[in-house]
Amino acid sequence: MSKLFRAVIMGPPGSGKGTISERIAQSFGLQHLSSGDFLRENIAANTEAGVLAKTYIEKRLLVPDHVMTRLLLPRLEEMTRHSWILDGFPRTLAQAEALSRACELDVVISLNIPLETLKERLRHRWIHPASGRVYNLCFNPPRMQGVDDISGEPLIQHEDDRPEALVARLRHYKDVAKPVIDLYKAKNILHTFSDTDTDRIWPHISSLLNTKIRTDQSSAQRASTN
Ligand SMILES: Nc1ncnc2c1ncn2[C@@H]1O[C@H](COP(=O)(O)OP(=O)(O)OP(=O)(O)O)[C@@H](O)[C@H]1O
Ligand SMILES: Nc1nc2c(ncn2[C@@H]2O[C@H](COP(=O)(O)OP(=O)(O)O)[C@@H](O)[C@H]2O)c(=O)[nH]1
Repeated sequence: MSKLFRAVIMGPPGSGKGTISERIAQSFGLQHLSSGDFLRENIAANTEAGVLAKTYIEKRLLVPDHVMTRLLLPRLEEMTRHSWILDGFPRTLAQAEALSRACELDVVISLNIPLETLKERLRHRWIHPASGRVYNLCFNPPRMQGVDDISGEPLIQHEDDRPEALVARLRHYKDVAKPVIDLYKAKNILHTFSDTDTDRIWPHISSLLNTKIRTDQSSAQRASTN
């Protein structure tokens, strides 16, 4: 039996976490778990945690750590048969510590993208709010302008994707993410990728995962034959 693979992807808004997670899910068969999508599902279903989370998201605040961990960790613990990549969690040191107590991560991918590139991408980011599907007018445009490919519903732009809002969001990301990055660096599982284009980063991520997933599977096989 092959060993399950656990990965986390981190990066500032617009760095390509969602886009790259989807590629990883398709190429390596990992489940893509997005904290934002999970929160939106809970909001749509009117769960107690969803109702509470909504009040923070509407004020553009992070959802408190205890709410996030109570929501996310049981979901991860259920996934005993699937390898996964986690996008959007952990965002804070308290979340990272809670995740470490629940499972052992194999790889953390950190995306380091220049500010000008982030601004340009977010200016052109359009979202289907109900599903979290993301488009970009230059990089991956919808088939029909302003309309989601699958549901046919209208796409929207987030207020805080405006270039004026980005600098503050980025500063906030850096402050909160720094101790998380330091923790993963100390555990020797952090891999940082810097470039302006997802298509140039992708081959490096793909070869990293090829090596890691293959190595893990062959050691699991050796253990099961011993
Ligand atoms: N791990 C988390 N901890 C706290 N709040 C979270 C977390 N993940 C998501 N949220 C909340 O849900 C909202 C939506 O999250 P989502 O990741 O979809 O979008 P985002 O914050 O705009 O990030 P990005 O632009 O990087 O995709 C966040 O703005 C935040 O309020
Ligand atoms: N022009 C361009 N846009 C990209 C690239 N990679 C991702 N995008 C777009 O940039 C935006 C941000 O990417 P997303 O995956 O949502 O980033 P996240 O906020 O980190 O999850 C989206 O509109 C993507 O379609 C790229 O290499 N070039």
